[in-house]
Amino acid sequence: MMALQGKVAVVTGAAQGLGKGFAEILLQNGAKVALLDINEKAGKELETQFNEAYGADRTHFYPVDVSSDQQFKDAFQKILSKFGQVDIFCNNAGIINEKQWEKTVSINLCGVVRGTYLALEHMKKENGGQGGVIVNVASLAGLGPLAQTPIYTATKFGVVGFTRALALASEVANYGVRINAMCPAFVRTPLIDSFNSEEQIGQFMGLADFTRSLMEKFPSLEVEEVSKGLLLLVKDDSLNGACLAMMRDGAGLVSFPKEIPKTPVAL
Ligand SMILES: NC(=O)C1=CN([C@@H]2O[C@H](COP(=O)(O)OP(=O)(O)OC[C@H]3O[C@@H](n4cnc5c(N)ncnc54)[C@H](O)[C@@H]3O)[C@@H](O)[C@H]2O)C=CC1
Ligand SMILES: CCCCCC(=O)/C=C/C=C\C/C=C\C/C=C\CCCC(=O)O
Repeated sequence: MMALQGKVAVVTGAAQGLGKGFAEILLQNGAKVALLDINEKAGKELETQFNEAYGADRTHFYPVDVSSDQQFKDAFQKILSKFGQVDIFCNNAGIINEKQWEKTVSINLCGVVRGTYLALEHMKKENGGQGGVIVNVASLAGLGPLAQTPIYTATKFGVVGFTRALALASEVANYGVRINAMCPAFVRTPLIDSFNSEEQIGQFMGLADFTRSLMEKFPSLEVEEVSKGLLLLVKDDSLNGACLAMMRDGAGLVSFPKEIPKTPVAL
């Protein structure tokens, strides 16, 4: 089990919702945490709140839009200057916007790739790094389709595929870095109201009742429950390439078939 005392973590999309919960559970377990978010006001307020609650200089906020390569790289350098190292990197920032779908891809998938590659370059043993762990936040919509949000679903399938491929690369090439994904069902955060917003859902607004019925099948999780899942993926040294599915009635590591299950067809 990885002990978090003295470790340095980075969490994107940390100003509210799941990111805030992830940052807090890492602080409670002894890590220092760099908070990254596009929302400067909420991020700075959270930095003050966390430093008061967990000790001065345990947290620092960096304004970063994860769709900007430059902002991400600059912040990473500043984090290294302040904290000296990065051991844990959680790519959590994500949006739902089916109308501005290229923006959604740039944040939800490309943002995860940007963060992961920055962390990997620093952590990789072949670069003189100390190893570490990366956790990418996907969704249950990264394992099965959410009809109202095809682009969001595509980005989350992308996050799961990227995480699994890179975890295998890490194992084969011995990077010394573990890479895992989280796949929670609905969680009680501001994001969950998106299904009711024409601005975010656009042409798929007519499917709102379908999402509502899915929400009855998968009742909402609380941020604190999902945060315990993050801690598991960070601490358990045996987990690499793991996808943790989380629902109200329980969590479990997803088993992916080694052979693709298929029904033969005549061609
Ligand atoms: N709430 C839910 O039901 C579920 C959420 N997720 C995923 O969890 C992650 C976090 O979602 P929530 O906390 O629910 O959302 P949220 O909307 O409550 O919080 C997202 C945070 O990300 C920040 N953010 C947005 N765009 C950004 C950008 N370009 N750069 C940096 N920060 C940015 C926002 O300012 C906000 O602080 C997302 O990746 C989401 O897809 C996964 C499954 C379920
Ligand atoms: C519109 C609000 C979106 C909230 C964000 C989010 O990512 C929520 C996802 C919740 C559920 C995922 C949707 C579809 C999953 C479909 C099938 C999975 C089957 C899993 C199983 O039955 O074991």
